[in-house]
Amino acid sequence: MNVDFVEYPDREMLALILADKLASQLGQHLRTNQQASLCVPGGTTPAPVFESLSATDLDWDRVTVVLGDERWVHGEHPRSNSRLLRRHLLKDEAAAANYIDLYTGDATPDEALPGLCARLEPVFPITVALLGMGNDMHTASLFPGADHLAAALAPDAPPVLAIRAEGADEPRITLTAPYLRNAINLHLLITGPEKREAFERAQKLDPLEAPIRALMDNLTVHWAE
Ligand SMILES: O=C(O)[C@H](O)[C@@H](O)[C@H](O)[C@H](O)COP(=O)(O)O
Repeated sequence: MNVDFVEYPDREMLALILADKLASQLGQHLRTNQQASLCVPGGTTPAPVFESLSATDLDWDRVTVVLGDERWVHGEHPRSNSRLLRRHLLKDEAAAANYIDLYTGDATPDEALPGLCARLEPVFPITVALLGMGNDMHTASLFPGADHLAAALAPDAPPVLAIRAEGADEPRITLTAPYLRNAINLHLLITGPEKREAFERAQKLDPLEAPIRALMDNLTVHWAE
């Protein structure tokens, strides 16, 4: 386990400094590579980071953005993570980024898997991955108790899997642990005392109980009250 825990004075500072860090890691990669990839979480926490990142001057047309997971709802649904990205990240400077939408419009996420595996191939290894985490210690859609959790944590997992879990309101699609873990730069964004406590607890648990534990090999955690 190799975790670097960074504590910020407040959420605003966290968003500004973290966005700057993510952009500089992408920029550094683009100095010696034609393309970079950025994997981001959905949920309620990352919007301020996205706002700051979207205004950053970067060769966005050489960056491919992908979500770590998507809820299986159409792109205008209030729970769609793509909708969140279009509103807060894929605009201003970052409007030039290439975006791979995990929601394909197929009736179920299972049907989308073969096509997505092929489309996602160029994004690996992910240059910069930002993760979120729930109080139940899930990350992306790797939920404790999920139907395909063991398969999604396995070292030979495919890049994406369909997930159904009690803690998730709808079927999901998720990048799997080995593909997230393999990111060149791996970050976790959490706020508030409950998530800090959950993260600390997860360090002592098995990934099947606390899936975030599977991603703690080379992880920088960004936290503010
Ligand atoms: O689609 C999702 O729900 C996610 O990508 C998920 O992994 C999220 O990052 C955590 O659930 C934290 O969510 P909050 O930021 O809303 O607490």
